[in-house]
Amino acid sequence: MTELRLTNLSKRFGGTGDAPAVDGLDATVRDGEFFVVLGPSGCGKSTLLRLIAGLETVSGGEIRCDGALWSGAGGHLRPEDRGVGFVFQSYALWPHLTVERNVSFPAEVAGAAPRDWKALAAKHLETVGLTRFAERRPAELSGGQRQRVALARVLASDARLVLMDEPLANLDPHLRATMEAEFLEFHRLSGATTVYITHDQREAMGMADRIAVMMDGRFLQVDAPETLYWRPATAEVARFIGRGALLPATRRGGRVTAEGLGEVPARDNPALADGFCALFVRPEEVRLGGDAAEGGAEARVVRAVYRGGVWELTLDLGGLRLEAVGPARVRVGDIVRATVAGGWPLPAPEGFPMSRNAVEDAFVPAE
Ligand SMILES: Nc1ncnc2c1ncn2[C@@H]1O[C@H](COP(=O)(O)OP(=O)(O)OP(=O)(O)O)[C@@H](O)[C@H]1O
Repeated sequence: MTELRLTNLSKRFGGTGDAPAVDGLDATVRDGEFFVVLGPSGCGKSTLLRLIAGLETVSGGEIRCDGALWSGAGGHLRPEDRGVGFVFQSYALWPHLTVERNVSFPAEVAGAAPRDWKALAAKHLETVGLTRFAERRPAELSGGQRQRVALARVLASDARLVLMDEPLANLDPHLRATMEAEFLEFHRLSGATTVYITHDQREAMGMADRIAVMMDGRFLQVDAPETLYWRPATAEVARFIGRGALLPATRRGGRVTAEGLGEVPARDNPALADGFCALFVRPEEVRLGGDAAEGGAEARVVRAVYRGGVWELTLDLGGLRLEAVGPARVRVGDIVRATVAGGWPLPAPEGFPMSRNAVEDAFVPAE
């Protein structure tokens, strides 16, 4: 059992005028969970991981593992006493040691007999498919192979809590996809509670049991990937995850009317009060084609990008900007029929809509 509990956790570097790097975080990472912290550069992800590892002291709040205090006003457990495994973007392998000894080194240091640590290394190198590389040095391996050595080392250390800091960031896209599967297999095998940080939402969506969306040192929402995608808590989270559009709308008794579109079959958001709101529409909720009887309207294509199998579109529907996705070839300037066939009403963010026709409120995340 390894449950990690963060309570009002804060870390402030430098003077009191500086914004905290971690700012009053509350979260529980459940036993055996693959917990992904997703956020933009500088939001405090690495600092959070270093706090959990014990490499930084906390400025406020507490970290507890299975109830035992790791960091807080009551004390600071040394990193080496936390029994945590690490996998970093930079591999962090010992360059002068062979692959075998990189894997077995923690066991050697712990005093295991050579026969035992050799067997341990052999077992885990086999698990990650590197048996024939045992005598090589890290410099003689590819990036993916080096990450496998790091995984084998964590398996050999039998850590119950594993911290991973953007471990796939240095790998090319093809290898990343393969390694994602290997990391999940590693997680299944080890059963270790894992905290994995990334700024890559595709990676987060594909790997996480739950994702914490982190911004400015805080968690905005902690939920399963599907929940974050279809039921973001705020417009800020909605904007951060995937593509979509925010339309000015009104909710009354569970029914949602979007300005210029009439009533829309939106999913009900029980957390939302009646009144003015922002209707969040994913590309998959914009139906293309059909006829006037189905309630659609004519829209002009203002952006069309082929994504292999599908076209990613931005549409202008009577002044409303919508994000859509379609299977057939389309060109900028084409007129298509579009129907808003769903949506998720959210509290209107401050200053929303930015303009009367909401054109600025559609968004495509940077890639
Ligand atoms: N040792 C330090 N001294 C002072 N400020 C620091 C220190 N480490 C981090 N910071 C600051 O804390 C904030 C969060 O940094 P952190 O490295 O945790 O972000 P991050 O989300 O991991 O970013 P990235 O994805 O770019 O690595 C930043 O403003 C950073 O400048």
